Amino acid sequence: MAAIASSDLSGFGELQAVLRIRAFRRLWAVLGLSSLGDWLGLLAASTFAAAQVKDSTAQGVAFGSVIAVRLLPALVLGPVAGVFADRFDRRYTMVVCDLLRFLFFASIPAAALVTRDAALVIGWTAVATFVIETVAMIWTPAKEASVPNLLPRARLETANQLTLATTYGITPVVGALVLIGLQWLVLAIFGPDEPRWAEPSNVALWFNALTFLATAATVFFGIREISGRRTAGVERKPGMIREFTQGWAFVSRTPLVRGLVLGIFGAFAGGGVVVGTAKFYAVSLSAGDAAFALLFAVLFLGLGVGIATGPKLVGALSRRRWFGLSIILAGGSVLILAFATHLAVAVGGALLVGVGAGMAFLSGTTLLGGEVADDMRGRAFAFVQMGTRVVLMLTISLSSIIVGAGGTRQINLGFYHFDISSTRPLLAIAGIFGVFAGLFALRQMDDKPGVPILLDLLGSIRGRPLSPDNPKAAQGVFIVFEGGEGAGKSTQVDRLAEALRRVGREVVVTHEPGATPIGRGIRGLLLDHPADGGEELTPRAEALLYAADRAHHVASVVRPALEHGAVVISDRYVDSSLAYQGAGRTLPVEEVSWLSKWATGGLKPDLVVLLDLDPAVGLARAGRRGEADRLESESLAFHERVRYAFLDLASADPSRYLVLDATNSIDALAEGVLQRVRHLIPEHETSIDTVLHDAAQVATTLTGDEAGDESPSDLSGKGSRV
Ligand SMILES: Nc1ncnc2c1ncn2[C@@H]1O[C@H](COP(=O)(O)OP(=O)(O)OP(=O)(O)O)[C@@H](O)[C@H]1O
Ligand SMILES: Cc1cn([C@H]2C[C@H](O)[C@@H](COP(=O)(O)O)O2)c(=O)[nH]c1=O
Repeated sequence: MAAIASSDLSGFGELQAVLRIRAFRRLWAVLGLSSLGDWLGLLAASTFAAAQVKDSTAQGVAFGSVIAVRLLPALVLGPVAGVFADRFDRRYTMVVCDLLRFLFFASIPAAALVTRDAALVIGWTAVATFVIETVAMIWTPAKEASVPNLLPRARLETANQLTLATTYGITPVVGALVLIGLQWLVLAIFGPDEPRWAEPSNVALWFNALTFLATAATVFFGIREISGRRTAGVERKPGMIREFTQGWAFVSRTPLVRGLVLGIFGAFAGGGVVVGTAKFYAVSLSAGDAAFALLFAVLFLGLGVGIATGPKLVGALSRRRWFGLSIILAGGSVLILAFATHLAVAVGGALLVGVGAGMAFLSGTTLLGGEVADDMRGRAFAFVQMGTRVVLMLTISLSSIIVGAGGTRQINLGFYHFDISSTRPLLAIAGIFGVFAGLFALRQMDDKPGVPILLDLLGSIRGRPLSPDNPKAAQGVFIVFEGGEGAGKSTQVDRLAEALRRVGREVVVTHEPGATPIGRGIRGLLLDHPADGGEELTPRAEALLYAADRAHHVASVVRPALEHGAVVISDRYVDSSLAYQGAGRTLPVEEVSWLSKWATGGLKPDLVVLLDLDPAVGLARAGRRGEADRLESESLAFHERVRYAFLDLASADPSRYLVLDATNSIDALAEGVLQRVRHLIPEHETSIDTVLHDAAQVATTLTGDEAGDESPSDLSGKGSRV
């Protein structure tokens, strides 16, 4: 999966970029209005029902039953709601839903004008609320599934930040203010004896109905882009029941969606337990209602912080990993709550629960929108919508019942006894469950297997996520020659290639920079002296150009050859960047290393032959070829830093390096290299031995010495460094 990472714009710039997209801007306005309607509806319909009766018990029942009726459709209709969103034109689906909501919201205060029978009015309020909620269950997946089609993928996360902030941050507050404003307006216009249709809760409901009429009109006339995603005609689609079962099968069989759904449910279950136990929990901290309110406020604050700052914090971390880690954070923080004995620790825990849940909510929504195909998206969203409501309802009610029944127990260990509130074990179980849900999600969805997750997280926070290692490409053998200027690399590359070809092995000889047509252009930029008055290449640009050459070289030459089974011999590779740009130019070596790792996808050589030579000698050798290029013209001190960087790299990973003293003769060096390479090519070991033997014979004939005078072990002359 390509991580859906935010761009380098500032947070505000990203919001502006998203809102510049006309269709999304309008949908966002619709969402704001519709969510305002939802919140107003929740407040107004329940206070309206309560206002129909006088005694307090009946008021409580009326209020509670309207709330319960709002949650019921999730159970009844949740599973099929997504089929509507996937099957029918989403724009028309949304428009019809909004018109129905307009009619049914308006019908609630209208019913009170028609009859004075309180039971009838409350009954109708409940029926209308049920229909409105049912319709919302269809509207929401249609809306959620439409958003990704209106935006470039890279903007989806910011769009989700905006919509979540609007739904859960802005509109509840605006809803409450509108309610207060309407009450004030009614009082100002009619005084205390307002007509029945203008009672404050009635006015709120009229207002609310109108918001849905406005959204229906906006979607119908203003966001035509939501329609027209279908290419196949309705007649080619399976029946509704089949679409429904396909949706379930998709959720249960697709690892990404399975991980997402279970992760989200786990997070909501943890959140439900926290909410359900919060009141008793505050008591177990020897704190009262104020602490209860504080914990709640902090939890919601954390939610907002997670949503608002999460993407910037984790940078380019894979969103799948971010999702799993966020759930683990939320679960782990519930565990902190379970063991907190001090209010300050509990407040910290609640904040982190909120941060984790907010980040999981954002990344989960973005992943669902960005990675689930359009024709399944409605069902996936509907499934999550239904599941989260059910999980939340069950966990809140069950945990409050359990905690209420469990009370506080005294544990007596003989030598020590203490009180333990049943909230604690329950929170601990919820926390452990949350952590496991996060781990499960990670297992199901991880898109960078083999890349250490914590290092990846740390790297991402610092702006450099790790790339998945693809260290070895299939069959081939990858050998690299490194060393300073004039050390004899090209000479030895040719000698080794010739020897291996002689034993029948396919060999690809290559080099950096400049082995490809594109690379040759880059090489010119890197090594040619700037024309008179020309610009000097800056160190970072130099590092990037070497990395660009490498990325292209690896992808178009090295990997294909290795996959073909060839022995690839390259004159220079990653270590040259570490030595020249890192030590030579004094750029931070780990940054240069990360850059190369990213460029190569982590491809490492099987063997690096380092030809070590005093730079003064090497530069003199190279100088015999002609005018020094841009890098050769660097100071001796620069080349000395390069030399010692190469040696350091070799001593840090001796098993992959062969360090040879490059003052030895060309033949002796070639023999030393071949001795080492024979182990890498076991299938040609015997033939290589024959080549080595023949070379020794020739040497003896020419010099009269015994073969092996310059045995490979003598070559380094610096044995301890090998
Ligand atoms: N072992 C050796 N002893 C003496 N001279 C050598 C030896 N190996 C190579 N040379 C000579 O040194 C010069 C540079 O050799 P070569 O081009 O192989 O080095 P290089 O490391 O590839 O250089 P550069 O990195 O600058 O391209 C050539 O003239 C070559 O013949
Ligand atoms: C790959 C690579 C090379 N360099 C430098 C090292 C040399 O000075 C030149 C290449 O010249 P050669 O004759 O082909 O050896 O480029 C570097 O600075 N960084 C690198 O990554």
